[in-house]
Parts: sequence; structure tokens; C-alpha cells
Amino acid sequence: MTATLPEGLALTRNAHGREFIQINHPAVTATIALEGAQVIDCVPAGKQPLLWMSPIDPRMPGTALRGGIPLCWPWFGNSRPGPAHGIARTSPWQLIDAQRDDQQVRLRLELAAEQMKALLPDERWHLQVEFVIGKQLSVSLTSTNLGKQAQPLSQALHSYLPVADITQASITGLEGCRYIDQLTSQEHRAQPGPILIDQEVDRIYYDHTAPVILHQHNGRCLEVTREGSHSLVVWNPWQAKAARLSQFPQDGFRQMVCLEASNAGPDARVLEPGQSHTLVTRIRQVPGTG
Ligand SMILES: O=P(O)(O)OC[C@H]1O[C@H](O)[C@H](O)[C@@H](O)[C@@H]1O
Repeated sequence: MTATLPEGLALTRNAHGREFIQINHPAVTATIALEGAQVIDCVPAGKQPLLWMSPIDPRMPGTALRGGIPLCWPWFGNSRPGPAHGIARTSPWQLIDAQRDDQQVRLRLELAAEQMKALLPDERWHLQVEFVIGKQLSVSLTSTNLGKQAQPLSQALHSYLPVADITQASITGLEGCRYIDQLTSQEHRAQPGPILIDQEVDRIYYDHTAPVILHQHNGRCLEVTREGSHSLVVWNPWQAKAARLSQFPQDGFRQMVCLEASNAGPDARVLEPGQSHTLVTRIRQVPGTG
């Protein structure tokens, strides 16, 4: 780690050497794992958590953390050979800047250059993530093609959102939107209404940029807005798949849903030499209608 930490931020290390940045600010508490640059919790003062995190803590470095916002980069899912969702979520990152003011904390991290070279020897990228953490959480992932060739890019900010009971929740903002059902590979022309989840769901909604809202029966709503993203992945593993997932509690599928700002499926990009692209997600609690 190279940046100095302002008041209220601390670097912690668990017994196995895994490192975290702890944020304790009057407006918010949050934790970021340096491996993967993964926000694993974020609780604005006086509010409920913005993210779901599995209670099963793998502790050991190199083991995926299930929850928060894993960074899927430079490919989404299994769209290229290699580890699912690419190399960023399991790589070491370096903190390069940390600032705070009365309202929020701003952190910038970079994927270590040696790691990039070792894992993607044929590509030349610069990858930086910026977190702005306060009343809302904002994550901006900027990829720059440093190579001499065009390079393909698909990605997701794989945000796990908490719900009290998934069967009582609904997702609005995607009505009429086209999607690919990843379970059947079928394309659907229009989402018929709000999304209700009572079985496994794994879909890429595309040609879409508008805000999406997760509503709960207790009136608590979370809004997800995006920039640089024309696709949104909606995922809940439901019971059978949950049983096969790492670090996933048996009933965890009832308490989460992923709404992932992405460039996935038809929204995958190609960056020309010198070109940059920034994918942004913002998550905040909004007044609910129940
Ligand atoms: O288990 P992981 O590799 O973290 O992936 C978890 C999930 O990520 C995305 O939401 C994909 O659309 C799913 O197909 C995948 O199962």
C-alpha cells in the first residue's frame, strides 16, 4: 500500500495476512478488501447496510469473498477462457489515494502492474477503481487500453444487495426491457412487469440505462444507477445452485439479489489503443412505497 490514510481510515490484517481498509467516518462505516478491491460492507450512518455479505468468512488470502461488490474484469462469466469473471476479483490491488471530507471518503486503487502482466501476458491495460463512500456508495472502474491492438472488454460490478425476504421483494425499472436468460440462452423481447423472484434467475438485461429500484415489503428501497453501462445482470441462485456455491449459506438466497452494472452480453465493448472506458454504479437507500 502506498497512500497515507486520513483520520478514520485504518489498514487491518487478519491472522492469515488478508488485508482490509476499514472506514469509520461520521457519515458511514465500510470495509474494502485489498485483494480484489472488493467493498464487503457499507453502512451509511443511521441506515441499513447497502450490501449483502455472506457470514461465511473464508479468511485465507486467495479465497473468494461471497458478497459486497466483486469486480468482474476483463471478462464477464465464462465469456473467455480462464477463471470465471476474469482476474481482477482475486488479484492484489494497491491503494494510491485516500481523501476524506465532512460528507464522504474517496479512495482510488490500481491493479498491481506485475499481476496484470503475469495473468494477461498478451494484453496491456491500466485498471483503476474509485470508491466514493458516504450516504451513497459509488464505484467507478476505469479501463485504459495501453496496447497497440484493440482489446475486448466485458465486465460487471457484481453488487450483492440485501433483502429481508426475496419472496416479498420486487425490482422495477426494467419493464419492457430485452434480456438474455442465461439459464436457457433464450432471448426475450420484453420484461413483462416488475421482476419477482421465486426461482433461480440469471439474466442479462440490455439496451438499458435507466435507474433500477429494489423494493421491499417493509418499505425499504435501494436504488441502483449506472454510467457507461447499457446492460444490467439480475442474479439469484435460488436453493439448488446456492448449495453448490462457495462461501454461501444454505438459506442465503432468501436474503440477497445481485443487480450488476455491467458491459455484458450484447453490451460487451472493444477498446481501441489509448481508449478508456469507465463503468459506474451508485447504490443508495431511497424512500419506499412498500
Ligand atoms: O459464483 P461466481 O463465479 O461468483 O458467479 C456468480 C454469478 O455471477 C453472475 O451473476 C452470473 O450471471 C452467474 O451466472 C454466476 O453464477
